[in-house]
Amino acid sequence: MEKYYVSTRDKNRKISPKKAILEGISPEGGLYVWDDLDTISIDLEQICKQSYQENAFTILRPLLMDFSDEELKECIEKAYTNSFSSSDITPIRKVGDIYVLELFHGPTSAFKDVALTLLPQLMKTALKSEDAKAMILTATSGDTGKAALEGFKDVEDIGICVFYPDQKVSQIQYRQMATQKGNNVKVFAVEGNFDDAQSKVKELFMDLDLEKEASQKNILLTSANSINIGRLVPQIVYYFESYKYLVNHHVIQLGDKVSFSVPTGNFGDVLAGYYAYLMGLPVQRFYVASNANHVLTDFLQTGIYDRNREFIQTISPSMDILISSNLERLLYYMSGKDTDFVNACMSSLHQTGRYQIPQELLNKIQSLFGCAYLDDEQTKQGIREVYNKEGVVLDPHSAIGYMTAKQAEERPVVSLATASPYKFSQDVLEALGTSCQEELSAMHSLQKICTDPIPQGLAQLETLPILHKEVISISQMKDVVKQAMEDLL
Ligand SMILES: N[C@@H](CCOP(=O)(O)O)C(=O)O
Repeated sequence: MEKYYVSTRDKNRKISPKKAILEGISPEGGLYVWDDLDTISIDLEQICKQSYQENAFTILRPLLMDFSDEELKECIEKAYTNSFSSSDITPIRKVGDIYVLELFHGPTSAFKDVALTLLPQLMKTALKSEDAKAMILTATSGDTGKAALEGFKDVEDIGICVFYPDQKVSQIQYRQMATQKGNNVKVFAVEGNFDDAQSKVKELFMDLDLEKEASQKNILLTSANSINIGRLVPQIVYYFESYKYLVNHHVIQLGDKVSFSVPTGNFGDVLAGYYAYLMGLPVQRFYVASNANHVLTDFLQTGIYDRNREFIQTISPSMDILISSNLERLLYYMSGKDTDFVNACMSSLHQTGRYQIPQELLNKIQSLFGCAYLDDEQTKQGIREVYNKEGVVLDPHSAIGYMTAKQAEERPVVSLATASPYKFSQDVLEALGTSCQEELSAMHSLQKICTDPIPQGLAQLETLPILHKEVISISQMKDVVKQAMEDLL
């Protein structure tokens, strides 16, 4: 079995997992993938008997081949001890006939915590073999930024710069990032949208001048976004965990198939599910749930990916994305690991903003992936409906996932709840018929109807000073990264 990851755009680019984690993306712009994923067969019976931490080890063991058993166990132990408010890490709640997988019980109340509590540990371990420092560049549409800041704050020999779209994240998401403490962090609002920030970050990873300056300082530039395999693979675990729940609660029998509904913008979360499927998880279908920026829905229905459209700011800002990075990895696997094909699609996307895949490939993708999208009005209606019928308050992203799950023909369906409703208090309250002008007081009003208390990390926002106020243009991003290398490392 091959021990190396390769690039989706260059098979000759072979790299160990540790190096892939430290590089983030491949120098020619491809994403790292592992060709032998479908030769792994995770023992489901064993999964159903083990704890979350044990399952994380079982699942990540074959994917992170150059980590020793001891290293991997230690990383997992450090990531998941006392950092989640639920001992299950990712508990399930039955809401109507849908199984809602709650991924927001970590330090920053979003699903990103599941991977961003572990990635810093993996990166620290990988750095030991390099004798270098790392600078992490992260683009965020709201959730990744805070989770990455929290995960990497004050980690020795690692600095982090986060770029979020100015005025295009929720008030709570903004406060979470703008109040971030830590002697190795920088946070910037950028003039533009998430796609602008993500594209620029990718460009910076390929910038030879920046690379030269970094390497003179013995610094590696890397990513905390799901383009980094170290960010992506920890998310595979919760798909197996939800299967464990369904078996252990006698909803299904071992071997039965399950469907998943996944709200997603960058395609990372649903791709982690597809990885679980390749590794032996019995899956009927994945439903890709989108908001008004339904570039993925259109792609899955027509085979045409076209980002040439209006960018819509929605009440589910974490999914306000038109360039879905991880789709590249799906195309790689589904096309039979055809790097020429991936290259052609990606260069067409770069040059014209669109590409089209052959009908045969579309049929193959459609046999596993369904899709739906909800605009803001439908999202609010969904939040209202779930609350009125089931007494459960969902955040806008999770409501999109839930309503998509309801439309699915199959049962059981696990719907991924990606963030706490408190992160979007104003919009959730408005959906429920109450308005509140101020986000922090909105959190308190929401508490009166939510069964869960306000998470500690959000409750403390009221008392924390704003530490990061800089608003920069996209073209200034390179300069601030250079400065951050000086200041932080
Ligand atoms: N939804 C994300 C956007 C970045 O996605 P990632 O999974 O690649 O980090 C966010 O909230 O920042």
